[in-house]
Amino acid sequence: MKIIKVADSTEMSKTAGEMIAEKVRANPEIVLGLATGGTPVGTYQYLIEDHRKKGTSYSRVSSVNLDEYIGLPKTDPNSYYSFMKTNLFDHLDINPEQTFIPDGSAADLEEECANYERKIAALGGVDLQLLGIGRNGHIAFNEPGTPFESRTHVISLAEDTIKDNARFFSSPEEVPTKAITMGIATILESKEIILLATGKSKAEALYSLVKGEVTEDFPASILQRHGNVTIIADEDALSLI
Ligand SMILES: N[C@@H]1[C@@H](O)[C@H](O)[C@@H](COP(=O)(O)O)O[C@@H]1O
Repeated sequence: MKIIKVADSTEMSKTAGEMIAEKVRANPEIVLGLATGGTPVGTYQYLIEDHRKKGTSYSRVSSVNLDEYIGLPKTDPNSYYSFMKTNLFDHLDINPEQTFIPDGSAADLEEECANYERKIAALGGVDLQLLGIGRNGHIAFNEPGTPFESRTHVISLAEDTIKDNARFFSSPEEVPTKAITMGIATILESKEIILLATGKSKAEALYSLVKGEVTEDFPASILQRHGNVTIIADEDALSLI
């Protein structure tokens, strides 16, 4: 794993944004795997600014998102569908029909999971996957205990995750308890992965990710077995390494 240590979240966003924009310019038909959460927001702002100033085009880019809450309509501001529109898609020239997010309102969720896998395969797989990390080691919404061979599936969110994500909602009771998430095997098939983290609250998670045992109890540890992972994190997040 390659580790890029930066001073703070501004520098992280610029470093990651530059890397992604460069890859989009080099391969205008790239398939991007995108993440939500607080961490990638600055990177998305960088991509928007770069699109405006340098004209990097997303007109032939496709994207697949990692996950979506179950039980929130798409129009809910906390759905990941709304998050992606507000924080990225509405500000780029990307074709909305080429942006894919699991449908957490699908009548048949199992079918939706299978469809999502088929979509990713039809796109030829993910070229570059952006990831954050949960304090408990989750990647996407793959909570501790999720099998490494899992593919897109429905998951019950861990208590810790509900608590951590409650800051985006008016109360913890409003946080959905279930989600659709790409599986760990799905994520590991991405050709390249960039993982972002900032702040002391992620320091233990980064330690386990880089130095810990590879175990399903800490899903992100499997990234040690992927051949092309770059971690971009600030000094606080890397303070235990
Ligand atoms: N499902 C998302 C993850 O994809 C994200 O990486 C993680 C960290 O979020 P944050 O960046 O807000 O710390 O939690 C969320 O629950």
